[in-house]
Amino acid sequence: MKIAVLGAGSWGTTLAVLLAEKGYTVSLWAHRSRFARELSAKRENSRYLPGVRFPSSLAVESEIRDAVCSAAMVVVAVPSQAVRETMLQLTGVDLHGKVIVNVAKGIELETGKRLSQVILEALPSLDASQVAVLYGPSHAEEVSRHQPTTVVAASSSRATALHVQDVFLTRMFRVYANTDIVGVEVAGSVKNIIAIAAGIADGIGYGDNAKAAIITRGLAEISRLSAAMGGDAMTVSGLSGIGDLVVTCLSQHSRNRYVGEQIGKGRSLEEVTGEMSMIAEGVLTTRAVVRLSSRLGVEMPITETVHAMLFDNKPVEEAILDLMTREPKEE
Ligand SMILES: NC(=O)c1ccc[n+]([C@@H]2O[C@H](COP(=O)([O-])OP(=O)(O)OC[C@H]3O[C@@H](n4cnc5c(N)ncnc54)[C@H](O)[C@@H]3O)[C@@H](O)[C@H]2O)c1
Ligand SMILES: O=P(O)(O)OC[C@H](O)CO
Repeated sequence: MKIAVLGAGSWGTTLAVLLAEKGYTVSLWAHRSRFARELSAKRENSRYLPGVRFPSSLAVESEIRDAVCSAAMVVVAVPSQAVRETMLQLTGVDLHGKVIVNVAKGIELETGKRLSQVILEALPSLDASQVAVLYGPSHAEEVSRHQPTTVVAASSSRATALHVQDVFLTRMFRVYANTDIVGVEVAGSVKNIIAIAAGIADGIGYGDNAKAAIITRGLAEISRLSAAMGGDAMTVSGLSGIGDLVVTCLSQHSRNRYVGEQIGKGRSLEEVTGEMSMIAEGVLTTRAVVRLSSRLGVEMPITETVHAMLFDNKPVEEAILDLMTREPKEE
């Protein structure tokens, strides 16, 4: 079977290597042709995933349609806000029988839509049963070094979720199947906002009590939004919910936690993101989710506080005091 992986950042490259090592023929598409040539020549992604060699069954492509046309599965690993424009480049390609697996985590800023909705909208010839997501606590730095990792393959079609599970499963990459694609996408996207909050707490120098509070009350926000969007209440206690929330709030690898940490130390958002080469999805997801939650009437105080600190220049300590001194509530 041939698999196309769209997006040659750290996650796309990691999954392309995993699938090639498993024996599939993989085409890894990089959207800049100069970068594609560099990857091809070096047989390594020294910019996003240094030290991981490409197996011989992995080819690098600079033409997206060439990568996709003969593939049975297409893995979407571009930044979330680029998913629509990437999918639109496939207009006219015969997608019959192909399965699209999105691994980008986020909510589209302009529309407030989940990424599987964006994919179906951009490519109307697809049926919902052809679309899946692969989410969960999975930093590229660890997966690429064959460290034990668990994720969830979700699709509204059980058969598709099981197929994706089968394709990605390895001895060190354990994949669970789930049919609640809504809950998985909401949890896996909103956790990045909560991770920014956790990083802010680290940057200020707060301790474990604050971190536990952010994770627990953050999960409550994820649960409320997910329920309002039609997700299953059980999903938040799974890998895409508490699992990914914990890893992102605690990990030294997390780009979202890092952004928060730098904000907590008093730096500006522009300064921090301007010097990063990798994407921190939580920044734009914060904007998208504040709009979405206000439209749906869902209370998300941590998310709103992160928004105020990132985009309204609210001083960090004042924002946290306001969060802590809201009217008392029942749990
Ligand atoms: N890195 C991880 O450990 C990890 C794990 C799980 C999920 N993810 C998710 O995967 C997605 C990709 O993350 P990543 O870590 O690979 O990012 P990255 O920052 O390492 O790389 C992003 C890649 O996207 C490319 N890109 C930028 N703009 C583009 C555009 N308009 N069209 C096409 N490609 C474009 C960049 O050139 C780069 O190759 C994100 O949504 C992230 O949340 C990442
Ligand atoms: O490095 P982050 O914060 O983008 O997190 C990456 C993955 O989503 C972790 O599962």
